[in-house]
This record gives sequence, C-alpha cells and structure tokens, in this order.
Amino acid sequence: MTDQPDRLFAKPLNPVPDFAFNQDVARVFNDMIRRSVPGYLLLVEQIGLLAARFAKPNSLLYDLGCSLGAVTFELRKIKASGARVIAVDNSAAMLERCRANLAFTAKDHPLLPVELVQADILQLKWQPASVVVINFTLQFIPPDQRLSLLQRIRQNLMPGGVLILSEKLRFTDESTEQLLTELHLDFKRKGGYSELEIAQKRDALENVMQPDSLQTHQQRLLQAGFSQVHPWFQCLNFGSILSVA
Ligand SMILES: C[S@@+](CC[C@H](N)C(=O)[O-])C[C@H]1O[C@@H](n2cnc3c(N)ncnc32)[C@H](O)[C@@H]1O
Ligand SMILES: O=C(O)C(=O)C[C@]1(C(=O)O)C=C[C@@H](O)C=C1
Repeated sequence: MTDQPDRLFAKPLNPVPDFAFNQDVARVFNDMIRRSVPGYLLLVEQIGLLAARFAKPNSLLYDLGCSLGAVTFELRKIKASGARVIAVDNSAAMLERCRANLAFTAKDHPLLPVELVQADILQLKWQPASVVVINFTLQFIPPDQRLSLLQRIRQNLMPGGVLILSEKLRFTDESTEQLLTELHLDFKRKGGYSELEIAQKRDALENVMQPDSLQTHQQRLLQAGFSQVHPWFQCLNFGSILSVA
C-alpha cells in the first residue's frame, strides 16, 4: 500500500471536519507525522533502545495506538526470547496499513511475533507486560479517563516493567507556551505546510486532541502508582516520559 504526501488540509474546507484517524489520514500518516512532530524519527528509534533494556523474556510488549506500526517495528527487533508484541489501535484503516507494512518486513533477522488488535485501549483485556508504549495517543483519550487508563497499565506491568509515554506538551508558563508553539509552526512551515494547512489542521484538532503539561503527566503517573517518572526526551513542544512500575 503506497503512502501519499499529506495534502489533507491544503484546500479550503468549509467547515473543517474534526480530525479522525480514517482512511484519508491513514493514507498520508507516514508523511504527516514526520512533518508534524519534531524529532519523531529519533524518538521512535530511541524508544526501541529504552524498551530493549526493560523487555523481559516470555513477556508482552504493548504498542497502544500503534497507527502504521513505527514503534511496533522497533519493539519487534528486541532480543527477548519468547516475548510478543501486541499492537493495538481502534482505527481499522490504520491497522490495515500496519498489517501490510509488517508483511513487507525483511525476514533476514529474527523478529518478535506481532499480534494486531483492533480495540479501544480503554476496553482492552490486559495481560501482564514488561513494556507498554503509548506514543502520541493519550492526548486523544478523554482527559477524565486518562488516570484510570494509566492505573490499569500500571497494574498490568510486571515488577520493574516500564511505560514509555510520549505526548504533545502544553506549558503553564505563557511565554514558554507561545514560543514553543511558534517554533512548532516554524517546523511545520519548514516541512512544507502552508499557512492554510497549519490553520485548518489546528481547527481540526481543536476538539479531539487535548495536550497536558509535563507537570500534569508527572503527577498523574505517580498517582497511578509508578515508582519512578523520568522525562527523557523533548523536542520543542513534544516530549516523552519513562515511568517504572
Ligand atoms: C498520533 S497517532 C499515534 C502515533 C503512533 N503511536 C506512532 O508512534 O506512529 C494516535 C493513534 O491512536 C489511535 N487511537 C486514538 N484513540 C484510541 C483509542 N481509544 N483506542 C485505540 N487507539 C486509539 C488512533 O487511531 C491513532 O492511530
Ligand atoms: O499538533 C499538531 O499540529 C500535530 O499535528 C500533532 C499530531 C500529534 O501529536 O498526534 C496530531 C495529529 C497527527 O497524528 C500528527 C501529529
């Protein structure tokens, strides 16, 4: 399945529809996320490095909101005998492409088996895991359901297991929020997005994506029962946190 360049918001839309992970987005997502999230490729690669340190043999590694499988591709390279990757997404369109992408993977080195699950991560039937990754997905979960989701993740992590949570970040300091937002828009402009695309994408995300501050994430992760919370990556207004059960 060929990916296409992201031109979804290039023409005037009236009204601008709420952003949804549908066929149109899935078709351009590979391009969209690289041009929208600064440091994305480096982040995904480093997630593989962090996960490899904590993955336990004969355990599960979860990728929650797997989209096209970028994180799953990193998790399946991990050398942990008997481990399995469970890649979850509630978008059939995303999973269809993820399945096709996985089929193309070279078979020239041993890879962990992957199970694709179409489900709402809020309704997931959990099995004990050593690694859970939720990469730019929690921000699409209703804020009042985020703590209970993190508590369920914590309860299903083995001792010493980890959650790697990456999110777009909001800043409580107004000048920081304004500066990093502008720098993010500069990043999008450099990636070839027009002012119309930037404005329409922002409107489309308005009702479906609610970023939190780093402080809110840290407090909520401790409240969910994690013993250690380590912010380890930030690029402009996008960051990632490693939390240890
Ligand atoms: C920004 S994308 C995640 C990017 C992906 N993790 C990566 O690193 O390339 C958000 C994904 O979460 C999925 N998603 C959003 N809400 C979900 C839910 N409640 N249950 C399962 N998947 C969900 C969307 O379909 C979408 O594929
Ligand atoms: O904040 C934005 O403008 C974004 O495009 C961010 C973001 C994300 O963080 O998930 C939003 C939608 C797409 O999934 C790609 C990137």
